[in-house]
Amino acid sequence: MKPVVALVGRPNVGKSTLFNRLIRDRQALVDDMPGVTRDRHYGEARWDDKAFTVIDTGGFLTEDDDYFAAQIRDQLAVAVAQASALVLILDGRAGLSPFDHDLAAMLRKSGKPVFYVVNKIENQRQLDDLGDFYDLGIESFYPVSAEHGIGVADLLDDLVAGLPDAVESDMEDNETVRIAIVGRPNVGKSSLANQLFGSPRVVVNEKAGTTRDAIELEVCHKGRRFVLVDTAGIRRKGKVTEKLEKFSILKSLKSLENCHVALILIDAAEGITDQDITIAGYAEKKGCGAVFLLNKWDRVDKQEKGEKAYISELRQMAKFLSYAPVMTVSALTGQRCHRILDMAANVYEEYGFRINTGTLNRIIADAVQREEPSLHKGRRLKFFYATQVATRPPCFVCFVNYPKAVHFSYERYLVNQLRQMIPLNLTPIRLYFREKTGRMDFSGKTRENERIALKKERITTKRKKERKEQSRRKRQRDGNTGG
Ligand SMILES: Nc1nc2c(ncn2[C@@H]2O[C@H](COP(=O)(O)OP(=O)(O)OP(=O)(O)O)[C@@H](O)[C@H]2O)c(=O)[nH]1
Ligand SMILES: Nc1nc2c(ncn2[C@@H]2O[C@H](COP(=O)(O)OP(=O)(O)OP(=O)(O)O)[C@@H](O)[C@H]2O)c(=O)[nH]1
Repeated sequence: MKPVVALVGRPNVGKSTLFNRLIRDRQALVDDMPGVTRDRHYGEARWDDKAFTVIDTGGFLTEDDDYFAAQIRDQLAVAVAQASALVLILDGRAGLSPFDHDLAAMLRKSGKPVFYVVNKIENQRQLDDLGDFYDLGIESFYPVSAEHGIGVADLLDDLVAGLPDAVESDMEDNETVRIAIVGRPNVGKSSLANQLFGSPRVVVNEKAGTTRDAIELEVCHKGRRFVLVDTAGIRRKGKVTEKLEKFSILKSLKSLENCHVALILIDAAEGITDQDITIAGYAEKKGCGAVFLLNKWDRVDKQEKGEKAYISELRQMAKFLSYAPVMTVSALTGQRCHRILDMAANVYEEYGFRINTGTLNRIIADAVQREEPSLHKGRRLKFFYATQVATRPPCFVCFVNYPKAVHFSYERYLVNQLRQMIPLNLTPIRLYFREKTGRMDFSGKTRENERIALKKERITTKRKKERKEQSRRKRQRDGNTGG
């Protein structure tokens, strides 16, 4: 576990900008609109060989009637409680606000070291004008420009000097499963993230589009580390006008790209919509593992339509994701939520599966023998050998004489054979065909023949190499004697 540094400050002071500078990434969403940082963001930073986690706390709104205020305040308390050091960011251009006094008082009460940062200072005149900030009752502060990086090094020197060292935990040794939570607006993505984490870390709101930005959360479940990326709802392209929303969709798609397993949430109470299927299609395209979660199950009238009917409708609509398991859950009541990470771990195991070449070739050879592919322009389609070229997802290449002649239905037959024989039921798998012109045809041959054929080819290649080397030496010798 690394020590945590929390960035705190009222909206628009530059928390996200500083956060990005510390983690050297465009992860947090920076915008002029106050309150853009609606939630905490986590990122990893390093300075002077000291690694620490930075939390960008949500914009802390002053208006009490704002729906978000109370929840974000709670989150701020959680962030402060987790942190080893606190950084209060003040706006050097806007000056002090009464709210800064409240925040400073609150942070001081925590008893943790507080670093006061006056941001947006880019010239001497601005620097000379900062006397008012001592009204906070502080002895010193760090004038910086988060945008241009001025003064940040001095802040970091002092900040890391007081931080405890990272403690290695067993959890970090395990491979991390990256999970993306995707779905239409309002299907319950944030609620689910809260369920899986057991504390209210994500702002939940009735209004569609609350989750503006992707955030990363970590959880350890049965000794395995999961990183969850709570993504913004993926909207239909035509409907998106707002700049922010566009940014969010890009991030959602990106999070699918970086994830191992996508949890595709569907609001079962509303029914399965085309948009849900479109989102599922994104997951399929990205080649990640997927779990369908029929959420809001508590609100479904099971008399009218039961689990079986829902699942068969979903299977019908999303045939392309036949390998994705389906679960009925309630992110609100927590019903069956404790099984979601178990399921994700199962998917992940298969997603990273590696088979040895011998077994793979045996499976393919048997399959080809059992059901021969149809002729290609009167000639036999020959399967030479197969190999697994990648995992996540498992990816296989078959070398054949006419790759383009492999019919789609035959490809599907082979994929199904692999799924049954390995077995791989929960992960996408990819099968490619490449051209190979050679004599090593094992279709119809026994395993022993196959082994002999492989050996023969190895010997032939070795002999060729030796002969080449001999003639090279001979040429060299002849050259030497000649000269
Ligand atoms: N001139 C100047 N502008 C800055 C600096 N840091 C941030 N800004 C600008 O201040 C505005 C707000 O910055 P953010 O980083 O989004 O602020 P925030 O505190 O995360 O805002 P919320 O999301 O509302 O909480 C943006 O327009 C930034 O470009 C700085 O060092 N100098
Ligand atoms: N009854 C019921 N309500 C739920 C469930 N899950 C979420 N909700 C409610 O649905 C609404 C939306 O939930 P959120 O978690 O904010 O949904 P989201 O997908 O993150 O929404 P966006 O941020 O708009 O994309 C809230 O009122 C939740 O309380 C559930 O399982 N059952």
